[in-house]
Amino acid sequence: MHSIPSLNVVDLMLDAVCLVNVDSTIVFVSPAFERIFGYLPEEVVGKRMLDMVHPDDLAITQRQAKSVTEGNLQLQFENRYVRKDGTIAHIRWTARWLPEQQMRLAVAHDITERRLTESMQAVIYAISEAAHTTQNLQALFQHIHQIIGRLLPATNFAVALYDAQADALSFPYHVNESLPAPPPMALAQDALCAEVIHNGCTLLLTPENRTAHPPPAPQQRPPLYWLGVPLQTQKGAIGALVLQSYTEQGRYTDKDKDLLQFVSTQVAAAIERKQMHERLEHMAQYDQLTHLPNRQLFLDRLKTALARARRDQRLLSLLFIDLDRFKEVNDTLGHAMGDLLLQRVAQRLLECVRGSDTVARLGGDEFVVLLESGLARDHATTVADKILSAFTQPFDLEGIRLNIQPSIGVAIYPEHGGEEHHLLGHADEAMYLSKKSGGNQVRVAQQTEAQAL
Ligand SMILES: Nc1nc2c(ncn2[C@@H]2O[C@H](COP(=O)(O)OP(=O)(O)OP(=O)(O)O)[C@@H](O)[C@H]2O)c(=O)[nH]1
Repeated sequence: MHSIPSLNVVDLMLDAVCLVNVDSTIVFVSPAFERIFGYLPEEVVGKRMLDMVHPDDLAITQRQAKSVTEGNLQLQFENRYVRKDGTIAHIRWTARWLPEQQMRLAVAHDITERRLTESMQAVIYAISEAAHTTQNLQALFQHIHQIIGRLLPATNFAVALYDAQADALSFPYHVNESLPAPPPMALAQDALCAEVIHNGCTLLLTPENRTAHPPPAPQQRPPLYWLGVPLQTQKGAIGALVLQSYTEQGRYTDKDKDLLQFVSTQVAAAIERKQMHERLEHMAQYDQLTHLPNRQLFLDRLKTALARARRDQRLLSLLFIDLDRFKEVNDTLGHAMGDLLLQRVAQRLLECVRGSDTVARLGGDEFVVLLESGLARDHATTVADKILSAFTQPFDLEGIRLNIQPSIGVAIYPEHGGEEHHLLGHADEAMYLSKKSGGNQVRVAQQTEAQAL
């Protein structure tokens, strides 16, 4: 048999050996304790081990300690501690009770790195899931905020998006305890975001290095820590994630910087995917020239509005609007001017109705207005007259003043139909009659289907 030189095995172990009293007072810890928990043995002997436990894990740790004290061997217990520097250590314990010494003998194995890798994988997975499951960009931002909040302090969190073509920086998601969401601005106006987005580098401002960087956006209470990470995609940085902290407890370290940088690529991909999805959805539902709802979306809205009107026994009106002699504008001034006029018409129609009403473009020079708010039958004709009078003002097409008038047909639910195509057909017919009578006037459809309210 080899003779082993007198080695102090406990001192050489990478795991920390701990002896504690029944009341959790530390009697002995091996040197590895410092590597794992940050305290020198002499700093903790006589202190209570439980006082270092992460507050969220205290109750379960107390139960486990009691179980060990009752003589049960413990081989797999995991909990979290707050290290001397305030960071969190994840520990896996093996522990047993020493009846003769009336102490607990426990060995702490540091699993912080493994836990971090696991939670990073979970975060990456959660972000890619969110890109598929969330309804829209806002919901995605909210989800990303929650997910990042699991990794690091994220009380003050913002998503900044940068439109390079328009040089516009906007903050579509902005949660901050002391700073309201800034309005859209040129990138140069936010020096820190500009640095992050232009250089494509993560930036961490701390009380130690802040003088080397431009100050954050002016606010009543400047942050102690500012952490910004670019959202990199194949076409460059599309924006940045910005975290701010006003307290030392919420401080950010280089480790947090690395963490955020690691997840940011996934976040950028998720945002890009959602933006693309929203763009496609918009293209399918909105007219690309005027940005008004198109025929499909209008018919969907009309169907829903009819169901609501039926349930609440309310009136609903449709205004079918067709421009008179629009073709002449194309023929004399060109198609581009015709396009511009259609955009101006859309704008003017929107100005004639309430935000809750729908103005849609059915195609060509045909528009339709859905009025849900009117209780009285003459509400529709009042709005139609308002439109006629709005069109008495000429349109300004890049310096060219142009007069154009509409022909308007009105159909009302329930008296002109209870189904969307019926109602639309009657409004179209009424518009045709007003055009036949010379245009620039309003006609209400003939009463064809009397339906009691
Ligand atoms: N500039 C432009 N013109 C369009 C667009 N869509 C359709 N048009 C044109 O709009 C015109 C619509 O036709 P009409 O409604 O019969 O023309 P109109 O001169 O208004 O005739 P009335 O309604 O009888 O007064 C056609 O000349 C189409 O080519 C578009 O998106 N942009």
